[in-house]
Amino acid sequence: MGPSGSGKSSLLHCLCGVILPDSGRVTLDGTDLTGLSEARRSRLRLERFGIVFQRGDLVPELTLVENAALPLMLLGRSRQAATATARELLDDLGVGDVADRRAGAVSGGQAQRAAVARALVHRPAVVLADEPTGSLDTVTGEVVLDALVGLTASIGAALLVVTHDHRVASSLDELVTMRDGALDAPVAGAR
Ligand SMILES: Nc1ncnc2c1ncn2[C@@H]1O[C@H](COP(=O)(O)OP(=O)(O)OP(=O)(O)O)[C@@H](O)[C@H]1O
Repeated sequence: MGPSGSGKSSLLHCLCGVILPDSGRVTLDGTDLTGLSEARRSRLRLERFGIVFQRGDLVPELTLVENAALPLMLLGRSRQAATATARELLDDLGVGDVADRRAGAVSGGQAQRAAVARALVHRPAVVLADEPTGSLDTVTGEVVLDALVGLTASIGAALLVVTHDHRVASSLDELVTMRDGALDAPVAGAR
């Protein structure tokens, strides 16, 4: 958490190698992302990270299942296998019944659950979420957050969430605040 402009989104972008930090390094399992070429950072991001944005950022012309299957297909899985895995995950998230609707034609909450599926379908090591419930009403936001937290835990991935919402922060293990582009000291046991 932190005030607007404190660097939260930039930190997420640095962590997954979209941008490079002005100073310091980002390492994942011993690999220094900041030392890799842009192409290798992109590949690592595809393989090891899942990312959820505030408005889901799905491809509106594709169905929910096609959107959710994309990371697996980009990683070389067949369309059939990728779609089957994505469909299972959409079922778990309670949106299996709208899996074949185009992303542009479903509700915000349904789209956001599909965005969670797309972020987790390839079992990434790290899931980054930037205001994942920011565009949703309270009840739908809770459903999406519970799914994000529960499924991330079930695949053993780390989850980092940027949020302005204290209720979201209180459902996570640890709260870190930012100010002027730097982390404040962690506050242990936010839950
Ligand atoms: N490459 C970088 N390396 C280090 N720090 C950076 C880098 N790019 C941006 N920053 C920091 O991030 C700040 C910009 O913050 P950012 O836009 O990420 O805010 P935010 O906290 O996500 O705000 P909002 O809640 O409005 O989205 C810059 O002022 C700078 O301190």
